[in-house]
Amino acid sequence: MKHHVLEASGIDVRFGGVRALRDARIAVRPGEVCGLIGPNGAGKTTLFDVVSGIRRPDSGRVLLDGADITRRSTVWRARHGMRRTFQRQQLFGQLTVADHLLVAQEWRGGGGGLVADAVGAPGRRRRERARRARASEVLKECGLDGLADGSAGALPVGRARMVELARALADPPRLLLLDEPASGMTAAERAQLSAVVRHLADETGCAVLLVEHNVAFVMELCARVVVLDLGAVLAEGTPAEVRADPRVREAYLGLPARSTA
Ligand SMILES: Nc1ncnc2c1ncn2[C@@H]1O[C@H](COP(=O)(O)OP(=O)(O)OP(=O)(O)O)[C@@H](O)[C@H]1O
Repeated sequence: MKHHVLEASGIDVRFGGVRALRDARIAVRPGEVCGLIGPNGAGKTTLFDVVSGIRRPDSGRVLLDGADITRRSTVWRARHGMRRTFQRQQLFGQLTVADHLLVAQEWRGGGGGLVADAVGAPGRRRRERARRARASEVLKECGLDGLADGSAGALPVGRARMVELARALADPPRLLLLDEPASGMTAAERAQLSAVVRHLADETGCAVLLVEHNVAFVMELCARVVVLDLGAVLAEGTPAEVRADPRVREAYLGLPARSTA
Protein backbone atom coordinates (compact mmCIF):
# COMPACT_ATOMS: atom_id res chain seq x y z
CA MET A 1 0.00 0.00 0.00
CA LYS A 2 1.20 3.49 -0.87
CA HIS A 3 2.62 5.67 1.92
CA HIS A 4 0.75 8.81 2.94
CA VAL A 5 1.67 12.14 1.36
CA LEU A 6 -0.08 13.90 4.23
CA GLU A 7 -0.57 12.52 7.70
CA ALA A 8 -1.74 14.76 10.52
CA SER A 9 -2.67 13.28 13.88
CA GLY A 10 -3.49 14.23 17.45
CA ILE A 11 -4.21 17.81 16.35
CA ASP A 12 -5.53 20.13 19.06
CA VAL A 13 -6.26 23.81 18.49
CA ARG A 14 -7.86 26.11 21.06
CA PHE A 15 -9.09 29.66 20.57
CA GLY A 16 -9.46 30.79 24.18
CA GLY A 17 -12.27 28.62 25.54
CA VAL A 18 -13.19 27.20 22.11
CA ARG A 19 -11.68 23.82 21.23
CA ALA A 20 -11.66 24.12 17.44
CA LEU A 21 -9.84 20.79 16.97
CA ARG A 22 -9.61 17.92 19.42
CA ASP A 23 -7.35 15.02 18.58
CA ALA A 24 -8.21 15.54 14.90
CA ARG A 25 -6.51 13.52 12.20
CA ILE A 26 -6.35 13.39 8.44
CA ALA A 27 -4.28 11.31 6.02
CA VAL A 28 -4.12 11.31 2.21
CA ARG A 29 -2.25 8.96 -0.11
CA PRO A 30 -0.71 9.79 -3.51
CA GLY A 31 -3.33 10.04 -6.24
CA GLU A 32 -6.17 10.08 -3.72
CA VAL A 33 -8.93 12.70 -3.71
CA CYS A 34 -10.21 12.90 -0.15
CA GLY A 35 -13.20 14.98 0.92
CA LEU A 36 -13.40 16.75 4.28
CA ILE A 37 -16.96 17.64 5.25
CA GLY A 38 -18.81 18.67 8.37
CA PRO A 39 -21.19 21.29 9.76
CA ASN A 40 -20.27 24.98 10.04
CA GLY A 41 -17.70 25.47 12.77
CA ALA A 42 -16.62 21.79 12.72
CA GLY A 43 -12.96 22.82 12.34
CA LYS A 44 -12.34 22.13 8.64
CA THR A 45 -10.64 25.44 7.85
CA THR A 46 -8.67 25.32 11.09
CA LEU A 47 -7.37 21.88 10.09
CA PHE A 48 -6.38 23.30 6.68
CA ASP A 49 -4.61 26.16 8.50
CA VAL A 50 -2.65 23.64 10.57
CA VAL A 51 -1.73 21.49 7.56
CA SER A 52 -0.67 24.50 5.47
CA GLY A 53 1.31 26.04 8.35
CA ILE A 54 -0.77 29.17 8.90
CA ARG A 55 -1.59 28.00 12.42
CA ARG A 56 0.64 26.05 14.78
CA PRO A 57 -1.40 23.40 16.65
CA ASP A 58 -1.38 23.28 20.45
CA SER A 59 -0.50 19.62 20.06
CA GLY A 60 -0.20 17.00 17.35
CA ARG A 61 2.01 16.38 14.33
CA VAL A 62 1.85 17.02 10.60
CA LEU A 63 3.89 14.75 8.34
CA LEU A 64 4.61 15.34 4.65
CA ASP A 65 5.91 12.22 2.92
CA GLY A 66 6.67 10.85 6.37
CA ALA A 67 8.78 13.83 7.52
CA ASP A 68 7.63 15.94 10.47
CA ILE A 69 6.83 19.44 9.15
CA THR A 70 4.78 20.66 12.13
CA ARG A 71 7.19 23.53 12.74
CA ARG A 72 7.94 24.34 9.11
CA SER A 73 6.81 27.67 7.64
CA THR A 74 4.11 28.11 5.01
CA VAL A 75 6.82 29.07 2.50
CA TRP A 76 8.80 25.90 3.20
CA ARG A 77 5.66 23.82 2.72
CA ALA A 78 4.81 25.58 -0.54
CA ARG A 79 8.32 25.00 -1.82
CA HIS A 80 7.96 21.32 -1.04
CA GLY A 81 4.85 20.96 -3.17
CA MET A 82 1.98 21.96 -0.88
CA ARG A 83 -0.64 24.25 -2.45
CA ARG A 84 -3.79 25.69 -1.02
CA THR A 85 -6.82 27.70 -2.05
CA PHE A 86 -8.96 29.66 0.40
CA GLN A 87 -12.64 29.89 1.19
CA ARG A 88 -12.51 33.62 0.41
CA GLN A 89 -11.20 34.49 -3.03
CA GLN A 90 -7.55 35.51 -3.11
CA LEU A 91 -6.82 36.94 -6.56
CA PHE A 92 -4.84 40.04 -7.53
CA GLY A 93 -7.56 42.10 -9.21
CA GLN A 94 -5.11 44.18 -11.26
CA LEU A 95 -3.17 41.23 -12.70
CA THR A 96 -4.16 39.29 -15.79
CA VAL A 97 -5.23 35.68 -15.47
CA ALA A 98 -1.98 34.49 -17.11
CA ASP A 99 0.12 36.64 -14.75
CA HIS A 100 -1.28 34.71 -11.77
CA LEU A 101 0.23 31.53 -13.17
CA LEU A 102 3.55 33.20 -13.97
CA VAL A 103 3.81 34.66 -10.47
CA ALA A 104 3.15 31.19 -9.04
CA GLN A 105 6.26 29.88 -10.81
CA GLU A 106 8.44 32.90 -10.06
CA TRP A 107 9.83 31.58 -6.75
CA ARG A 108 12.08 29.21 -8.65
CA GLY A 109 14.00 32.31 -9.76
CA GLY A 110 15.03 33.34 -13.22
CA GLY A 111 18.55 31.96 -13.03
CA GLY A 112 21.40 34.47 -13.05
CA GLY A 113 19.55 37.14 -11.06
CA LEU A 114 19.30 40.80 -12.08
CA VAL A 115 22.31 40.65 -14.38
CA ALA A 116 20.75 37.86 -16.43
CA ASP A 117 17.51 39.86 -16.56
CA ALA A 118 19.33 43.00 -17.68
CA VAL A 119 21.28 41.35 -20.49
CA GLY A 120 18.47 38.97 -21.50
CA ALA A 121 20.62 35.88 -20.90
CA PRO A 122 19.56 32.85 -23.00
CA GLY A 123 18.94 30.67 -19.95
CA ARG A 124 16.69 33.32 -18.49
CA ARG A 125 14.72 33.60 -21.75
CA ARG A 126 14.43 29.81 -22.00
CA ARG A 127 12.99 29.55 -18.50
CA GLU A 128 10.59 32.39 -19.22
CA ARG A 129 9.35 30.58 -22.33
CA ALA A 130 8.95 27.34 -20.37
CA ARG A 131 6.89 29.15 -17.72
CA ARG A 132 4.66 30.76 -20.30
CA ALA A 133 4.16 27.38 -21.98
CA ARG A 134 3.28 25.82 -18.63
CA ALA A 135 0.83 28.66 -17.88
CA SER A 136 -0.87 28.17 -21.27
CA GLU A 137 -1.10 24.42 -20.75
CA VAL A 138 -2.75 24.77 -17.33
CA LEU A 139 -5.08 27.56 -18.48
CA LYS A 140 -6.23 25.38 -21.33
CA GLU A 141 -6.83 22.43 -19.05
CA CYS A 142 -8.90 24.64 -16.77
CA GLY A 143 -10.92 26.08 -19.67
CA LEU A 144 -9.42 29.54 -19.16
CA ASP A 145 -7.30 29.91 -22.28
CA GLY A 146 -9.63 32.49 -23.81
CA LEU A 147 -9.34 34.62 -20.66
CA ALA A 148 -5.54 34.61 -20.28
CA ASP A 149 -5.00 38.30 -21.01
CA GLY A 150 -8.08 39.60 -19.22
CA SER A 151 -8.00 41.15 -15.76
CA ALA A 152 -8.63 38.59 -13.01
CA GLY A 153 -10.62 41.18 -11.05
CA ALA A 154 -13.32 41.27 -13.73
CA LEU A 155 -14.17 37.56 -13.65
CA PRO A 156 -17.42 36.05 -12.40
CA VAL A 157 -17.01 34.00 -9.23
CA GLY A 158 -16.92 30.55 -10.84
CA ARG A 159 -14.18 31.55 -13.29
CA ALA A 160 -12.26 33.32 -10.53
CA ARG A 161 -12.30 30.10 -8.48
CA MET A 162 -10.95 28.25 -11.51
CA VAL A 163 -8.09 30.78 -11.76
CA GLU A 164 -7.26 30.05 -8.12
CA LEU A 165 -7.11 26.36 -8.96
CA ALA A 166 -5.00 27.01 -12.09
CA ARG A 167 -2.57 29.11 -10.03
CA ALA A 168 -2.24 26.25 -7.54
CA LEU A 169 -1.41 23.87 -10.40
CA ALA A 170 1.03 26.10 -12.30
CA ASP A 171 3.98 24.78 -10.33
CA PRO A 172 2.94 21.13 -10.05
CA PRO A 173 1.69 20.29 -6.55
CA ARG A 174 2.35 17.18 -4.52
CA LEU A 175 -0.42 17.95 -2.04
CA LEU A 176 -3.35 20.20 -2.95
CA LEU A 177 -5.74 21.61 -0.35
CA LEU A 178 -8.92 23.09 -1.80
CA ASP A 179 -11.21 25.07 0.52
CA GLU A 180 -14.72 25.21 -0.98
CA PRO A 181 -13.52 25.25 -4.59
CA ALA A 182 -17.01 24.72 -6.05
CA SER A 183 -18.79 27.52 -4.21
CA GLY A 184 -20.38 29.95 -6.66
CA MET A 185 -19.75 27.65 -9.62
CA THR A 186 -22.34 26.66 -12.20
CA ALA A 187 -23.02 22.96 -12.82
CA ALA A 188 -20.83 23.09 -15.95
CA GLU A 189 -17.98 24.71 -14.00
CA ARG A 190 -18.29 22.09 -11.27
CA ALA A 191 -18.04 19.34 -13.87
CA GLN A 192 -14.89 20.93 -15.23
CA LEU A 193 -13.44 21.34 -11.74
CA SER A 194 -14.07 17.64 -11.07
CA ALA A 195 -12.40 16.65 -14.33
CA VAL A 196 -9.31 18.77 -13.62
CA VAL A 197 -8.93 17.47 -10.07
CA ARG A 198 -9.42 13.85 -11.09
CA HIS A 199 -6.94 14.17 -13.95
CA LEU A 200 -4.40 15.78 -11.61
CA ALA A 201 -4.69 12.97 -9.07
CA ASP A 202 -4.70 10.16 -11.64
CA GLU A 203 -1.95 11.45 -13.89
CA THR A 204 0.48 13.09 -11.47
CA GLY A 205 -0.23 11.22 -8.24
CA CYS A 206 -0.96 14.50 -6.45
CA ALA A 207 -2.82 13.97 -3.17
CA VAL A 208 -5.92 16.17 -2.96
CA LEU A 209 -7.85 17.15 0.14
CA LEU A 210 -10.98 19.18 -0.36
CA VAL A 211 -13.40 20.92 1.94
CA GLU A 212 -16.77 21.47 0.35
CA HIS A 213 -20.32 22.09 1.51
CA ASN A 214 -21.78 20.70 -1.72
CA VAL A 215 -22.09 17.13 -0.47
CA ALA A 216 -23.25 15.69 -3.80
CA PHE A 217 -20.13 17.12 -5.45
CA VAL A 218 -17.86 15.62 -2.76
CA MET A 219 -19.53 12.23 -2.88
CA GLU A 220 -19.19 12.09 -6.65
CA LEU A 221 -15.55 13.21 -6.81
CA CYS A 222 -13.93 11.67 -3.74
CA ALA A 223 -13.02 8.05 -3.18
CA ARG A 224 -12.88 8.64 0.57
CA VAL A 225 -14.63 11.13 2.80
CA VAL A 226 -13.75 12.26 6.33
CA VAL A 227 -16.45 13.88 8.45
CA LEU A 228 -15.48 16.37 11.14
CA ASP A 229 -17.85 17.39 13.89
CA LEU A 230 -17.05 19.56 16.91
CA GLY A 231 -13.36 19.46 16.03
CA ALA A 232 -13.00 15.67 15.88
CA VAL A 233 -13.37 12.98 13.24
CA LEU A 234 -16.92 11.67 13.44
CA ALA A 235 -16.67 9.17 10.58
CA GLU A 236 -14.64 8.26 7.54
CA GLY A 237 -14.94 5.86 4.64
CA THR A 238 -16.21 5.62 1.10
CA PRO A 239 -19.03 8.00 0.14
CA ALA A 240 -21.52 5.13 0.48
CA GLU A 241 -20.23 4.21 3.97
CA VAL A 242 -20.32 7.79 5.16
CA ARG A 243 -23.78 8.41 3.73
CA ALA A 244 -25.08 5.33 5.54
CA ASP A 245 -23.48 6.22 8.90
CA PRO A 246 -26.33 7.11 11.31
CA ARG A 247 -24.20 9.68 13.18
CA VAL A 248 -23.35 11.48 9.93
CA ARG A 249 -26.93 11.35 8.73
CA GLU A 250 -28.11 13.02 11.92
CA ALA A 251 -25.25 15.41 12.65
CA TYR A 252 -24.62 16.67 9.16
CA LEU A 253 -26.80 15.43 6.36
CA GLY A 254 -30.07 16.23 8.13
CA LEU A 255 -31.46 12.79 7.29
CA PRO A 256 -33.13 10.18 9.49
CA ALA A 257 -30.48 8.07 11.26
CA ARG A 258 -31.76 4.89 9.64
CA SER A 259 -31.17 4.66 5.90
CA THR A 260 -34.16 3.52 3.89
CA ALA A 261 -32.11 3.40 0.67
N1 LIG B 1 -9.46 33.02 14.69
C1 LIG B 1 -10.39 32.47 15.46
N2 LIG B 1 -10.63 32.94 16.70
C2 LIG B 1 -11.57 32.37 17.50
N3 LIG B 1 -12.31 31.29 17.15
C3 LIG B 1 -12.11 30.78 15.94
C4 LIG B 1 -11.14 31.33 15.03
N4 LIG B 1 -11.16 30.59 13.88
C5 LIG B 1 -12.09 29.65 14.07
N5 LIG B 1 -12.66 29.75 15.29
C6 LIG B 1 -13.68 28.85 15.86
O1 LIG B 1 -13.18 27.52 15.72
C7 LIG B 1 -14.23 26.64 15.34
C8 LIG B 1 -13.87 25.98 14.03
O2 LIG B 1 -13.92 26.95 12.97
P1 LIG B 1 -13.55 26.60 11.47
O3 LIG B 1 -13.64 27.90 10.69
O4 LIG B 1 -12.31 25.85 11.40
O5 LIG B 1 -14.78 25.67 11.06
P2 LIG B 1 -15.24 25.19 9.62
O6 LIG B 1 -15.59 23.76 9.75
O7 LIG B 1 -14.22 25.57 8.61
O8 LIG B 1 -16.55 26.07 9.41
P3 LIG B 1 -17.24 26.62 8.06
O9 LIG B 1 -17.83 25.41 7.39
O10 LIG B 1 -18.29 27.56 8.56
O11 LIG B 1 -16.18 27.29 7.26
C9 LIG B 1 -15.49 27.49 15.30
O12 LIG B 1 -16.13 27.37 16.56
C10 LIG B 1 -14.99 28.88 15.08
O13 LIG B 1 -15.89 29.85 15.59
